[in-house]
Amino acid sequence: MGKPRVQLYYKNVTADIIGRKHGINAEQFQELANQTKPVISELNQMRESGQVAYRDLPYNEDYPRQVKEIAGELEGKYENFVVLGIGGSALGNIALQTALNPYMYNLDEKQRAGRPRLFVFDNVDPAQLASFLNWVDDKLDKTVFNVISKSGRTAETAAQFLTIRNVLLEKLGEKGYREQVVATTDSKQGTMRTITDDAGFKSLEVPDGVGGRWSVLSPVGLLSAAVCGIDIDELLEGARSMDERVKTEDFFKNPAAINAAVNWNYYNCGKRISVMMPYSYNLKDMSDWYRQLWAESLGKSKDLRGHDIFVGPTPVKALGTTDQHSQVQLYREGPNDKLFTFLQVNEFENDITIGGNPDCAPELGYLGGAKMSKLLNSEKIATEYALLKDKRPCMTVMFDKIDAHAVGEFIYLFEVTTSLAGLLFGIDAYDQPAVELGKEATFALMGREGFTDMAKDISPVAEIDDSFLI
Ligand SMILES: O=P(O)(O)OC[C@H]1O[C@](O)(CO)[C@@H](O)[C@@H]1O
Repeated sequence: MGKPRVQLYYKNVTADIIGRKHGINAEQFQELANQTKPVISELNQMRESGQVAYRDLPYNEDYPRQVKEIAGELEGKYENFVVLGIGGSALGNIALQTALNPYMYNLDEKQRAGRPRLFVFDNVDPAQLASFLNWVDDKLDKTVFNVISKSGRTAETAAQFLTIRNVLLEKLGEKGYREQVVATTDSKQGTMRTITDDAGFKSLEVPDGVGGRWSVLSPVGLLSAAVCGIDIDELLEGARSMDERVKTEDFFKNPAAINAAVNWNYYNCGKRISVMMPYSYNLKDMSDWYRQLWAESLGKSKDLRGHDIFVGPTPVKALGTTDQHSQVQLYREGPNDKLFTFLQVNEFENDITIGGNPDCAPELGYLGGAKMSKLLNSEKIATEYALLKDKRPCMTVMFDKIDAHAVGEFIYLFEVTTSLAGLLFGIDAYDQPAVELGKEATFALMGREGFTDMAKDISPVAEIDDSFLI
């Protein structure tokens, strides 16, 4: 195991820093260790018995090979790579791209170095898709679509796919349609598998037992990453090296255990909001990915025995320094009901020296000639300092630098944190039953066969009562 490139710093949740009322003292940490240790071993056993399939993704050799094969076949042929998916079938792709490719990737051919632009459509906003279709119209033969859906029945992804299918068939005929869609879906069953087999698309598998939000290290997240030049081997290597650290039953050496236990502790003490605040634009979409992972995994009404429990910390995303000028007033003076997790990068690959100040503005002299990374990281420390003055608990995930290895470490750290938190809360972290009702109500409102009763039930909500409309 090499030197860790991502580490968790948790001193600023201790009673020494924020006092006994809001901080965790040494005995409480020992108690948390005692409570978490059996949970780490339970998770290790669940993994041994094949119940936590995502844990083994970094070790699967077939997936990266298949992904590279398809990426190789597409290489040099296409200018645009478009992902159609939603939730776990999109958020990881977006997060990897923002983290590991430059900000101007899509707009700057030089920075793309011959690779296709990446677009991810994770919505059914007609204005958005229409604008894209308008733009892509004369570039359609240079555009490949990766439809990602495990179930194949998700209305958003299905609607996007059907729209694109029409456009491809109309403009490029059967051959274009067949060649310019890659499906990532269940290997055996489901609507998208049926369509894939029927049309003869190239396809990749969404692994069995791996739900959308746990799938970024499978072909779901790996194909768009590989096509856009991200080193997927390093990404998986990073996850493997984090695995060594998060499987240890030594609580104080296990960053996922400490992360989960601290979050669980604060939830139980009434701090039920968990804010993730990266001080790095590259990491900004990691908090979006984490938001789904945390919310769908931990927001549950039943415990493992089926009793009412209604738990779940609310994940909130923020961005430093942007949200200092939007949220920090609330974070400091509003209710002390949040745990803050900052993401900090120690070394930026591309740094900027801030320009010198004009003679007429000597008050800007402190900025002139300073490194912009120093300003960004100083603002992070300044915000943390200000929050700590008000006894707000803070942790930091420190990245040595942002590269595929570190991002793989980070992803795996938060996946295992979520699994351990699920066990501490005593809930099933792998289902999402509450999402189903909204999906079915959509079917009913769209007139899908078999949902007539539900449509009747929905009508009081669908009909606007004018007497309440002002
Ligand atoms: O890949 P699918 O089956 O289209 O599902 C997309 C997303 O919908 C959900 O089932 C519910 O939001 C997520 O868990 C999942 O990531």
